[in-house]
Formats: sequence, structure tokens, C-alpha cells
Amino acid sequence: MDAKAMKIEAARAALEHVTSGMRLGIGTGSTAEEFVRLLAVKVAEGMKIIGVPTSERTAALCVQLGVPLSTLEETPELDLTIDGADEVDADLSLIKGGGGALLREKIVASASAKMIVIADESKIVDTLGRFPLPIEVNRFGLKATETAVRKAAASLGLSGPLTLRMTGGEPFVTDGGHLILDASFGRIPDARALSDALHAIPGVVEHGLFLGLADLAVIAGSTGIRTLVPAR
Ligand SMILES: O=C[C@H](O)[C@H](O)[C@H](O)COP(=O)(O)O
Repeated sequence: MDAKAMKIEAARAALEHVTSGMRLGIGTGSTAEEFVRLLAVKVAEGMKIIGVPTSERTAALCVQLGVPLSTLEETPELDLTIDGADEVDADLSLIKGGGGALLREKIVASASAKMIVIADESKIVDTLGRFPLPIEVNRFGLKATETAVRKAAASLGLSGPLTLRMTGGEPFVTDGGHLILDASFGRIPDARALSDALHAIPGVVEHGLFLGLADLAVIAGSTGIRTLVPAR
């Protein structure tokens, strides 16, 4: 099975957790896109759901495929969010934000009674940090925020390149109008401590550590689907 087929299988298995009437958070990224495609088929067959998208990109795909949408203003409490991840550990702590949607993804997941992560087995890690940690920052005071992030990381024994995310020669701008610093700190032994330290920096809008949010991970591998629950 190639990577795309695994993403489709994970999305298909997660779709079994969706029932008619649900208020659904809909994630962002290539795996979440496969979920949207399968969800659209169910909607066309008569399943009644209302979706809250985690990015403009996901919203556009849902509109294109006929998945009915709402907003968190209209629908502030959701039953379930299904989303991809860049890394998943045994506690179902995640790194997210490879596609730049981390802020809306975290808001939507936090407004949901349950979160299911869908991924292929390449995303499983023993310790978070192989994938650079996306940190969404305000444009104002970028250099000062960067310095503060470096200091916060150093206080936890972490260091490494902090790279302003670029696209087409220009800084990448999130749906919220912010910038992203990708932090290649390597292994993050205490993700909670790093999360707290980053949240204490005023210029940091949000970061891609999703801790205690995922309830179930549906992981597709060459030998089939397995589900993981948090070891915590
Ligand atoms: O900002 C993007 C999201 O956090 C994605 O869910 C994450 O990057 C995983 O994306 P993909 O399924 O394409 O690997």
C-alpha cells in the first residue's frame, strides 16, 4: 500500500465513527482531504452532518464536494473532530501545523467532545520532535518573538534552527494573518513544559503541540489499520 492508499484507509476507518446528526470538526492536510472526499460520498447518500472546517482550504474542498458547513459562531460545540497530524506519540500527543492550519485546528479540536487523529504509520514517533515544530507568531515584533522563543527553548535545554516559513519567495501567511516559525529543536522530552513556555511569550499566537486533545488515533500501515488510545 502506498502512502496515499494508507491515508484513504485511515480516513475510511475514521468515517465509521461519524453518525448522522453529528456536528463535525473537519481537519486540514492531505489525510484530512481524503476524509472529506469519503464524507462527501456519505453526504450525497443522505448522511446529515454539519461540518466546521479548520482552514479556508478545507472549507473550499467541502463547498466543492457539497459537504454542508457551519462556523464556530453558529455551532460553538462539536461532537467530533477528525484531523491529520505530522507526528503522533504513544500518549497521542501530536505535532500539527505542517500545512499551517494549527491555530484553527486547535480551536476546533478544543471545541469538540472528541478528537480522532488519522494518519499513516510514518507519523508514529517514540518522542515528538523529528518534525519541526510550527509556531504561529504575530507579525509585530517578529525578531523579538524569535529571540524569546530561543530563550524559552534554551531554558529547557532545547536549541536548533528557527526558520520563518516561506512560500513562493514570500513569508507564508496563515488563515489568521500570522507568520510561522518552524522550530527544529530535535527530540522534545517534556512537551508540556515547552508548550507552557511558548504560551508565556506574547508574540506567540499558538504552537503545534496538541497535548491531551486526541482521544483516538486511526493509523494505517502496510499490514492494515490499528487504533491507538492515549497511554496516559
Ligand atoms: O496544518 C496542517 C495540519 O496540522 C495537518 O493535519 C498536518 O500537517 C498533517 O497533514 P498531512 O495529512 O498532509 O500529512
